[in-house]
Amino acid sequence: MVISKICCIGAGYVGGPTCSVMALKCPNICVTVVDRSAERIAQWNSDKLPIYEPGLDDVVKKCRNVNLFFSTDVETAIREADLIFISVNTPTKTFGNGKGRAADLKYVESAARLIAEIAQSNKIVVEKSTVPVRAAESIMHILRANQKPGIRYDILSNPEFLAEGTAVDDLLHPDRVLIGGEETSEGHQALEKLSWVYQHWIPKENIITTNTWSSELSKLAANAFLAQRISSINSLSAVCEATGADVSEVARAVGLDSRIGSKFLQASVGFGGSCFQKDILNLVYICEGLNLPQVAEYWQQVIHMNEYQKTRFSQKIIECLFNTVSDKRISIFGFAFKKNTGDTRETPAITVCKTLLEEGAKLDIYDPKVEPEQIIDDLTHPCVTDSPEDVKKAVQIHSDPYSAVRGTHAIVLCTEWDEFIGLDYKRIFQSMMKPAYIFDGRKILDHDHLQQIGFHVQTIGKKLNRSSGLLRSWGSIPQL
Ligand SMILES: NC(=O)C1=CN([C@@H]2O[C@H](COP(=O)(O)OP(=O)(O)OC[C@H]3O[C@@H](n4cnc5c(N)ncnc54)[C@H](O)[C@@H]3O)[C@@H](O)[C@H]2O)C=CC1
Ligand SMILES: O=C(O)[C@H]1O[C@H](OP(=O)(O)OP(=O)(O)OC[C@H]2O[C@@H](n3ccc(=O)[nH]c3=O)[C@H](O)[C@@H]2O)[C@H](O)[C@@H](O)[C@@H]1O
Repeated sequence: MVISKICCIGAGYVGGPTCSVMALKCPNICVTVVDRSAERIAQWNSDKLPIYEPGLDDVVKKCRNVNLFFSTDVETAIREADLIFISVNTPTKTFGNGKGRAADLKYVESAARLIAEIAQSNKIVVEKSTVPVRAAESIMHILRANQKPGIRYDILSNPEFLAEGTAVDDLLHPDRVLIGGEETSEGHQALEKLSWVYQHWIPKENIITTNTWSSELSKLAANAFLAQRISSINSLSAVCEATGADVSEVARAVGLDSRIGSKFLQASVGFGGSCFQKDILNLVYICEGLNLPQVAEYWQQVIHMNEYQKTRFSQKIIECLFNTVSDKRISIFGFAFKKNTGDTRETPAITVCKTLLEEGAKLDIYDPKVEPEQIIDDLTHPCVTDSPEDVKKAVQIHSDPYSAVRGTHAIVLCTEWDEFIGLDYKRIFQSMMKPAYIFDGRKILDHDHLQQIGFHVQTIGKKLNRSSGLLRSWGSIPQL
């Protein structure tokens, strides 16, 4: 086959790991990942990669400067490549038409324009970023309107399904690879070439092909379905707390139905991450544009439920702490949006911290992988506070969980890091104010053990017996 050089525009959470694994598995292909951020590229070329992802260091070390390159020289990489991945960010628009809902495609467009300007030979351009349905059409317009004589562009959609924290494994063993292309013989040939790249390590039957629009929509649909499951179980967690049912038992009983399946039924403080909310909002926006308000409303509810869950959990903390957290020290365990990543985009911890800060609490935050500057950046963002200096005074970041709990009234567990399970909670209990509370927003701790030590424990989707009698019970419903 003819693909010998690949360029990836965008060295982020997707571009970096995807191309690293591709380089590992395709030693005959030279893969160059480019980014306009010189800082990010310098990190990819250093010993401390810009993202924490289990197993990624080893893959990068094996291939970097062999057949994997990280560079800011976008032009050369585009010029030399046979195939170009566009893997830039597609955030929710923060202004103008579609503000707060539509995907902002300005980075995709600028990448397409750059390709159009620089390319001197045929290119297969692959949409790796998550985009609205028919975005490939816009890329095609830009490329073809600027086409130099004798140059041919083929556009493919190849959405990425990796999850952070398991990216390397997901890339090595994906459930499927999806490639969408034009239904023409040239489109088919381009599709076969990309398929050939993946076939270096993925069985052909796991590489599925569709038309371009189905591929684009499937990515939004997959994220919407996954998020919907979380919102569904989270909605039931409220019913459990009010009735005495246990959401873990319900999830198990429901998930054992092979038609339903057991994955993604872990009730939590709410889902976070850069994509679920963004992609559902995008889907909602598309539906509204297509004059399908009922469909839009249906998916919007998944987001509403997630907001409800985050708020519910935050309010529960305040109610249990005698309805006031003013000047109380509260420890936050975990700030990342899930374990095994240092990513904080849309993390539910931000909502929890915001609510507690607004109520006058002092926060002691510990996360094993999130950089302290990132936490301060997130909590001083204009969406969180209009007085960043006050936030800086109220927040202390710790590099060790035991120092984060000294003299605090409560621990709020926001991320399911494994290390939180094995901590010495007797020691922790001794160093805390009494009564000592734990709010387990991830349902990972041994609640019986904690209660035996003397903690007051609250969690999601289960009413625990020994919560303070003084308190209004959270989520209580009228007696039946
Ligand atoms: N983060 C994730 O786990 C997943 C993300 N996605 C999708 O993949 C896309 C990328 O996401 P992330 O990697 O998380 O974003 P990111 O923000 O980590 O990385 C994007 C990178 O693109 C660079 N960039 C933007 N415009 C550029 C240009 N014109 N030239 C050169 N570099 C440019 C930025 O500097 C940034 O480093 C998004 O559409 C996202 O929805 C899909 C699956 C998983
Ligand atoms: O498009 C994307 O960006 C990616 O979004 C998700 O991946 P990611 O957000 O990295 O992580 P998930 O494991 O899906 O978790 C998302 C959030 O849901 C939460 N979650 C997950 C599962 C669950 O049962 N309960 C639950 O609360 C997690 O803690 C986390 O906050 C999808 O799983 C990926 O397939 C997709 O490629």
